[in-house]
Amino acid sequence: MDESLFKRLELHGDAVVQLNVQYRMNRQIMSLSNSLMYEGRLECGSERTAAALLALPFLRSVQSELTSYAESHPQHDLAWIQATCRHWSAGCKPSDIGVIAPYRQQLKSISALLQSSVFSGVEVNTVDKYQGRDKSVIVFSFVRSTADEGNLGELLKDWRRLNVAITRAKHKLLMVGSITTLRRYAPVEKLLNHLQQENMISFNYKSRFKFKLLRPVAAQHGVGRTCREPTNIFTVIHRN
Ligand SMILES: Nc1ncnc2c1ncn2[C@@H]1O[C@H](COP(=O)(O)OP(=O)(O)OP(=O)(O)O)[C@@H](O)[C@H]1O
Repeated sequence: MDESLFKRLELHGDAVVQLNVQYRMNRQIMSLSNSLMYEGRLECGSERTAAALLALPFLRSVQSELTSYAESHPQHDLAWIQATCRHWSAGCKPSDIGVIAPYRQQLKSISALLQSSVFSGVEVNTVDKYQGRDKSVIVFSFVRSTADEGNLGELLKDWRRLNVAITRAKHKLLMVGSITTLRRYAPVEKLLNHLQQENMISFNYKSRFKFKLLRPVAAQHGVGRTCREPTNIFTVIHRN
């Protein structure tokens, strides 16, 4: 029972056909899966899917808000997630937003932060619970931030699970994590290389108090404005 029927079928090449057409993600989000797993073979089933966008309150307002209270919020991933959900809830139905994390303890902490009625409908769940489902907007917390090289855990070493996590969003995907830790996981490192190459790392903060905006994401729209952003992927990384 450790091996799925599908895994057994994969041993016989002609018993398995790979489906390369998808109708969920827009082009930019699909590119992540293409670079991680599909080697460019995945295609959007229609131009409508490929070009689908969602106008949401601008992420810069999240950045400026966090800069102002970074000192009192040592758990930055949680602060980012809460601030992003609050701003984006104003631009879409909370039920269109999903928060994913690989670890249950993190999910508990996130759920506790999202108790207010403003967030009612935002779904917080594990990668596995999102299998087969999607949301317009996904916030993915990688969680792990550790200096201990011996204690990496298994969840983020799983290529298939990471692929599930990054393929749940239809229109917008925000990923938050520690680059120093994540580089130790082969699948996440491959994803990070793609994000870096394609300039998809939006905020890179090196210390608790300093934010560096690597990509001038629609800067002309200014702080706090609602606009039609050209960017569908935001990656926030920190270095502790
Ligand atoms: N022919 C289609 N036209 C428009 N949208 C479609 C079509 N087929 C599927 N979709 C949409 O694409 C998304 C994914 O579809 P589906 O759940 O069938 O994929 P899946 O293979 O089960 O995906 P996964 O295993 O990655 O969760 C859903 O949001 C679904 O509504």
